[in-house]
Amino acid sequence: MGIIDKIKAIEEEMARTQKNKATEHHLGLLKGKLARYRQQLLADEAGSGGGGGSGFEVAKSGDARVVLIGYPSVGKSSLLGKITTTKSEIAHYAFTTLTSVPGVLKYQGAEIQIVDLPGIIYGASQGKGRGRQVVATARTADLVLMVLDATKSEHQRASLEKELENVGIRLNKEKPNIYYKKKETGGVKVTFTSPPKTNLTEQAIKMILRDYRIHNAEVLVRDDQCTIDDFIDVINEQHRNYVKCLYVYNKIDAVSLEEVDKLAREPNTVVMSCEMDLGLQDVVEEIWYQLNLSRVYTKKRGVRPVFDDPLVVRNNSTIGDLCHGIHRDFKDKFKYALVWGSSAKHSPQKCGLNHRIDDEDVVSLFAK
Ligand SMILES: Nc1nc2c(ncn2[C@@H]2O[C@H](COP(=O)(O)OP(=O)(O)OP(=O)(O)O)[C@@H](O)[C@H]2O)c(=O)[nH]1
Repeated sequence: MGIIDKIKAIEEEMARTQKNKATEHHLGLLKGKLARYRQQLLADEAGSGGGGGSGFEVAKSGDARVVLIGYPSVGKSSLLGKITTTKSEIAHYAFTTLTSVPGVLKYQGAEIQIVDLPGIIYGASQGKGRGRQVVATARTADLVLMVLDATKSEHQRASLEKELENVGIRLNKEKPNIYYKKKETGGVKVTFTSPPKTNLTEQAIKMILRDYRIHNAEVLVRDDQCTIDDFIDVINEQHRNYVKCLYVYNKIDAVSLEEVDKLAREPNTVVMSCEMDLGLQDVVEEIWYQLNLSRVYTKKRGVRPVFDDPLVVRNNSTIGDLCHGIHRDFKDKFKYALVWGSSAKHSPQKCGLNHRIDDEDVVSLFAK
């Protein structure tokens, strides 16, 4: 039986099985198997561009990557046209095999790369065609922008979410708070910091590990809300990505005010109309907010800081990250930094590599 058939068989069995106390462990086991087969299906994705690595630590010029996901004709091209410069000047992305047209959104001195993944995400989890590349690309995103058509049913959103869920992309979710380590010997040791309030029992954990042929491991569940699904995610950690998602409803000009109001109240959601030029600024601001980037202005000795060309780094970055962003080897030459701004105790503060910088700090770096 091919993997696709195996997946189908498990999905069918899951659909047939009634959900109750007596079956929850069996369902958990099936979910574990399903996760494994889905992974196999996507196994050669690593070599197909995008890579799925950490993507962006401190990217070259502070770029972040946003991927647009949506069904055809929801208005992705229109949105790209409105908020980006049409073509990327930077060609350091590896999606040449995709027909996506990356654009650059210039905002607050940052260059944010926006990649349109044409409506081919659909079917990716079934291993269809270029879907895998799309998935690999989506994995490297700092933010997923799900573009939805306000005039269409909620089905679009649910189906895209499910598609991403199936390939291991978790939207707006924290990593489960479970410590897990494979061991050489000693059997499986499971500890809960407080009794689980969900279906995640010691028995379930052991059963799933056995199915994965893992016979020695230490598991510490630190959150009583963790479920079997969370545990499966933890043991498949290399294939999971926790990505923020912003839901953007386009074409609000074509629905009633009540409907717009209802959509706009959903979490992580912005409403807009490309055609009427409504809400586009909100989309840009929300992208910026969700990316949670910091701007750092560099300053040479005796000269005013350069305020029009900040280095953009992830929020909570250190001077070390900043150095790495400037050049791979810069850290080795680093002597000290002078920092002005809200992260500094006094202005300027002399700091080392581990100092955490705030948004809009001014930094002078001194080399040996
Ligand atoms: N009523 C309305 N129509 C819109 C709006 N934005 C886009 N459209 C229309 O929706 C259609 C699709 O827009 P595109 O921007 O091409 O959509 P897309 O998602 O890029 O489509 P694909 O290229 O097929 O993936 C076009 O006919 C647009 O005129 C809007 O805000 N309101």
